Amino acid sequence: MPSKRAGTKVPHGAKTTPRQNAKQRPAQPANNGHRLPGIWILWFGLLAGLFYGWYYGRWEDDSLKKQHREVVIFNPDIESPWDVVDIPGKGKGAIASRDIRQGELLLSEKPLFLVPPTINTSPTEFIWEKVENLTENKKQAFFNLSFVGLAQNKNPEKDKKHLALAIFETNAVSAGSSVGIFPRMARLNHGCSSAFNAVYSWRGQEGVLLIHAIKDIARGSEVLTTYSDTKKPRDERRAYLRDHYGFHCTCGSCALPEAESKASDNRLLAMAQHHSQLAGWMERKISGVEAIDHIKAIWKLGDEEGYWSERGRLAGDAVTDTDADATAPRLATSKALERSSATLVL
Ligand SMILES: C[S@@+](CC[C@H](N)C(=O)[O-])C[C@H]1O[C@@H](n2cnc3c(N)ncnc32)[C@H](O)[C@@H]1O
Repeated sequence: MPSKRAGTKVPHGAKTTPRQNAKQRPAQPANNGHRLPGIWILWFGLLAGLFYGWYYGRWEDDSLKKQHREVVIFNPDIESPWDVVDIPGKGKGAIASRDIRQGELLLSEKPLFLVPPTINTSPTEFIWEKVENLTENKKQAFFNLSFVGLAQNKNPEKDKKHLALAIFETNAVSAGSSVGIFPRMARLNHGCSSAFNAVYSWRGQEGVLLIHAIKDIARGSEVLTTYSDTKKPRDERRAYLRDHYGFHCTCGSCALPEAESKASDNRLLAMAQHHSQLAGWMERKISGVEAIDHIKAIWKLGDEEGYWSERGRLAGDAVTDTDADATAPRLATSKALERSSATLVL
């Protein structure tokens, strides 16, 4: 397979194609029969070379363009295919404005600000300083966000510092080791287990948060992400969401009838157990073969549950786990996961 560089060396702009060249070749003299084979071989070699370069160069360019079209993982100017509207019982939310395909990039957004893992001052003062330093437009975007958890004795009109903290705590998402505020992303509501259809990832190098669809999302459906590790039983999930986000979850997973909900809880519990056993492979507590068995079990449970998140990571682990000394594949996998969002869309 010629390299892209070799392909691009082919003179696409040349006016004569190999076929035209063939037509234009000089007629052979009648008396040079003994020289014919040599000349023919030369001509043939030349034409074959030109055709090969032209054909594969073109093919490879096309194929690269096609791949690029299909695997756009980072487009800073992407317009999100959703409308932010009021949703009964949820405040605002994002409704798909067209059919969305699994794997599509839905958003890339820079933070209004980031907060590091440790700070030396009180959270209220720290967040307030961040907010104060925003431009007017950004400040407005921040104060437009929803909030829960403002103490009853605080007035949102007067206690701006406390309001800012409540907005921050309601909307912040992790961005590497920091957490940040992303006002467009912040309109996504939560779904558990099989209910969420979009996931986010932080691209440290570019300093943007990406959101990808992990499932097809029909026009008119709500785009949902997940606020927590939802491989937990329904009661635990609900308690967490109530305590941290102030709502009682009635997502598609939480709204399942009792028997189905129990079955879902059991699958999620089994997935979590396989995950924790799989983690033992890093410390060589289990063999590569056992690790693969856990991965297969998680995959199967995920199919039954409709839980497709984290599959890129699993696939990456499967590649490295097959080989005891998998330094190269492991490096390649971690690079791939770091560079792309394959982990989210697989
Ligand atoms: C990050 S905001 C999401 C956007 C928010 N609904 C808005 O109006 O801007 C988080 C808040 O949205 C609401 N929310 C998110 N998911 C929900 C759900 N599944 N059911 C009900 N409320 C939800 C809760 O009030 C939660 O504290």
